[in-house]
Amino acid sequence: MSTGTVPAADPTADTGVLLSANGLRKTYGTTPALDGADFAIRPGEIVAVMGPSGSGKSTLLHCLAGIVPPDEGQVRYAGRELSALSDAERSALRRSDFGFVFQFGQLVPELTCLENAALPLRLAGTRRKEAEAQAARWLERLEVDDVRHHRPGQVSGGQGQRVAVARALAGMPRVVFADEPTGALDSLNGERVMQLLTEAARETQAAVVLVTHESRVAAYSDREIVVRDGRARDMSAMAGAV
Ligand SMILES: Nc1ncnc2c1ncn2[C@@H]1O[C@H](COP(=O)(O)OP(=O)(O)OP(=O)(O)O)[C@@H](O)[C@H]1O
Repeated sequence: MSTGTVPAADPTADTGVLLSANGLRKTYGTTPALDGADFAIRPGEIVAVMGPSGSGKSTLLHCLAGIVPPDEGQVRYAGRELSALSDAERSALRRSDFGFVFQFGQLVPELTCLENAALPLRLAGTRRKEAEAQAARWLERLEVDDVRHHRPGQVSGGQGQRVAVARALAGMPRVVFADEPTGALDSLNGERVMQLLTEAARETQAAVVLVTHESRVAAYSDREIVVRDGRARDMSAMAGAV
């Protein structure tokens, strides 16, 4: 997809790294939410961000996605430092290159499931017919094609979350940010959503940053970053260092 107003760049520069954090720190008032995060994510990698409640996982995800600016440190995506972009450029980048799945779907209640799944494509300028045709393929893939004309209020939690995953993937993002994507689902539905999300991400070579406190969900990842008291540790790097 086009990167909107952001100049095109080789997504992995020459380092093989798609997204990286260096010395990230963020404080809300006197609460240190993030107190040091350094790691790199490659294209197609599925990385679980784990840790107890309040440890800083969501803050880390929001900094990585350019939603929240860190107080210190840098986030680099495809060779570009996010803080060097204007707000409009960061928004364009989020629309073109990133997909999002949150705990409670956050679908637009007035739109049908099909219109919801097509929304990122429509916002990126794709014509309705083409956007909905692509979205319909993702709804089929996520096994919720039968509710395409329903509104979010008329579907189950599991169906709504699959629609949210279809919406995140329909724009062919290079990174999917998923914050507790199965947190509101029973274990069977949660497992299925994780299977479908990770299969689709592997196929499209999208990287996934998956915030979860459940090891059953983290088991779908390639590696884990553990956040404790705002400090993020890359467990695979530590294992390699031993
Ligand atoms: N917008 C905000 N304003 C003030 N404090 C915040 C804000 N967002 C997060 N915090 C605080 O920062 C710390 C880290 O929060 P964060 O939501 O990142 O943790 P988390 O690991 O994702 O938690 P959970 O698993 O419960 O969702 C917490 O102490 C939280 O209260």
